[in-house]
Amino acid sequence: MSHYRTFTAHDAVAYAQQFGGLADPASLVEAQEVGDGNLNLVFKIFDTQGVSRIIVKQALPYVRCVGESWPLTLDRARLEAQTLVEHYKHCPQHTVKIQHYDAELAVMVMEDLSSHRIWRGELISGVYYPQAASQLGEYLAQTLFHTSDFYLHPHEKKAQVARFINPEMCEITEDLFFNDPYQIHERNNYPAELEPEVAALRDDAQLKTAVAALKHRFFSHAEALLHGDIHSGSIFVADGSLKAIDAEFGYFGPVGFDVGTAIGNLLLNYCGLPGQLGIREAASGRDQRLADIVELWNTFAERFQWLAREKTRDAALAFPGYASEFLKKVWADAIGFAGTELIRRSVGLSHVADIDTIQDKEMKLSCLRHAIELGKALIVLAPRIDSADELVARVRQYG
Ligand SMILES: Nc1ncnc2c1ncn2[C@@H]1O[C@H](COP(=O)(O)OP(=O)(O)O)[C@@H](O)[C@H]1O
Ligand SMILES: CSC[C@H]1O[C@H](OP(=O)(O)O)[C@H](O)[C@@H]1O
Repeated sequence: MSHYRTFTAHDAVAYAQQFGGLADPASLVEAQEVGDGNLNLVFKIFDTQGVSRIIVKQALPYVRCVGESWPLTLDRARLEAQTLVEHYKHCPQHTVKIQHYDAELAVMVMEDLSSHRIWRGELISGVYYPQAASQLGEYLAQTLFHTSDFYLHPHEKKAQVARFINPEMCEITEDLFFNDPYQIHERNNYPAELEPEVAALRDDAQLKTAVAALKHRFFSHAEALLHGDIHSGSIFVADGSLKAIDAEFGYFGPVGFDVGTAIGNLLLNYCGLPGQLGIREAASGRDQRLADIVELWNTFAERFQWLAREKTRDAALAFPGYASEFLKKVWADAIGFAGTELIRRSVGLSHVADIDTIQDKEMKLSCLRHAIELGKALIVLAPRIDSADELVARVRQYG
């Protein structure tokens, strides 16, 4: 019989006292539920001084932002905790530390990052973290290289692929990224004024063929243990520090999906900035975002190549020049996946604050149109955009 029950604040405090690993557990006295994501409960646990000390996160048996009409596996808590534990092994400096997790209660206790801020909010407000892009590139290189066939023994790799089979969460991505925006679907969510642009997505055969190829890669290319949803709302930043959280979509998939999700979210911020900061103020923020994308990719590619040179264990994959061939494919995939993120966050179920919180209606429509057009261009042109500089030039071409 399952012991699952949905935690109250009182339960969360008791749980943190027992499993938080703190030297003074009795000082934990209060909890506040602060979850602002689409899926789960997140409790901050405070001590007698009112300081938040540790986090308790619990999966609900349904999608939080929709309600009980959309049931969802509790196993996502295991997948999130195990993905973060695995990533922490390879990149502790940029991964939240999981203290404890319990599969039956679908709950985990983790490091409190209240000293940090969610990167998305900072990007929207124009607060710049000069090291964040390269730190994210480092996180992606370390976690993806060390969970790939370059590094893992073939038996270990296959065992890991099996351990991280994540069909229900992958199905959400498969539907939300690659199906819904390109068909009439009740989950889609966009202003009526955008109907012509959205209808054009449904009628574009070249686009839908390219999206099918991306979905096919998402289905079938078990290249590395992905975070699976590495958007700027799943990243905490502080001066000189960056930490990834929220990895319940983790599974073995194409490396370009994580890189593309990260790039896509920087581009969503690029599209929304005029609505957030005003057209004049946005210009330098936009230049910064493009520089961030170049920095992210350059750091990722350099670090991955370095790791491949120094630590590849497979004799064939170690052949000089192979890693750089692999990275060319990762780059093309990443541009395509970034395009799908731009489109699904503009017309699909789940939007981003970078554009959603724009007050002026006309400005918001213009930013959404921009994101859709840029997304389409990236998906179709991905095979021809062969460098980060070429990407920057293409993005500027679209406004
Ligand atoms: N380790 C943490 N430290 C501090 N706050 C956190 C931590 N993890 C999550 N949060 C807070 O909870 C919110 C939701 O967490 P998230 O993991 O994104 O939930 P979901 O899985 O529902 O998307 C975050 O935006 C952040 O405000
Ligand atoms: C029905 S889940 C929609 C959407 O929510 C997830 O994001 P988060 O957990 O960070 O809120 C993920 O991006 C899913 O595609």
